[in-house]
Amino acid sequence: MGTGYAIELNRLTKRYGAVVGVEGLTLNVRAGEVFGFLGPNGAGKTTTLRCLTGLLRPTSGRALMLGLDPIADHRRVAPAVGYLPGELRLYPELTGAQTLDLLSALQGVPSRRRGELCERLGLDSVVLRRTVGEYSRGMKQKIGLVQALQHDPRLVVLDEPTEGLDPLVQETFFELMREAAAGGRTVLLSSHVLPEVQRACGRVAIVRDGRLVTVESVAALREARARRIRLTFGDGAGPRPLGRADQWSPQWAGDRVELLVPPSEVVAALRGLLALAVADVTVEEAGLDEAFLDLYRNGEAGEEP
Ligand SMILES: Nc1ncnc2c1ncn2[C@@H]1O[C@H](COP(=O)(O)OP(=O)(O)OP(=O)(O)O)[C@@H](O)[C@H]1O
Repeated sequence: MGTGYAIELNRLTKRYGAVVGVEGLTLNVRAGEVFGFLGPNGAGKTTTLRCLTGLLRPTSGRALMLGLDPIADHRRVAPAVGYLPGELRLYPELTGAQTLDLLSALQGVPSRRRGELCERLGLDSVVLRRTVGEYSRGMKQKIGLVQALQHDPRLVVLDEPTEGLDPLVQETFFELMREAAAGGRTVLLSSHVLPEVQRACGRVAIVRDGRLVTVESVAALREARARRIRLTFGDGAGPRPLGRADQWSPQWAGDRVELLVPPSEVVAALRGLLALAVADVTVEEAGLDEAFLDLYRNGEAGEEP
């Protein structure tokens, strides 16, 4: 493999006519990482994963899996990679078992883990004998997960893997991710759902409008979280000027106000605010989701070199 990277995206660009799918995306995922790929709808996640898995040809740049080109080296890639597409299309007339057999043939290696995975995900033999056309959305998604993992691949690429799964099955999914990490497998997990990335991943890339906004460890993102300052004036009067603190978009409700302030600015902000006639103040860490929402909206981190 040479570089030790399980995934290498180098200036990956995919345009659909005038529409940008992804633009100049450069990103490396180390072997053994469980890596999150997070972004709002239309950010370019699925496009990236399709280029990576060889379903789409990039307009320019390149995407390598395990050091291999997914199109040119397809025969070598297939046995080593598992892929769960975002929009799973299955043949409705095949049974669950036949579907897994068909996909296994394309993988070209034995499905050593199929039995165990079906059992853990609640796909029993009765279900597997039914045709996929009769399956619920969650059942189809379970088939998608089993096929992505059945050959115990070194690299697993998952596009919105928990879509349609009930909470109990989601727990099993996270267990499978923990086991994959413990077993040294590499996972790329695309999602627009923050908690799922937060639970499963060590590092996360955030994409927006087809571009990379930032790559961070989940731990660092937690630390960079804004602080929420709440002030009560207690005089019944409404909004009033807060000086420098007005730059942080204060949200007023009567004589109370809430501000989200970057951690490095909190002390200075409080100094200014407490000079006002304040009756009460609280400071707390904003949720991790707010840290992400901030990046979704502003992408300030992306402006850094
Ligand atoms: N086949 C296509 N033809 C034209 N435009 C496309 C096509 N597929 C994707 N796009 C466009 O590329 C951009 C990125 O879409 P993509 O599906 O990769 O985003 P995403 O991050 O996976 O979104 P979501 O979370 O909604 O699935 C969007 O503007 C989308 O409209």
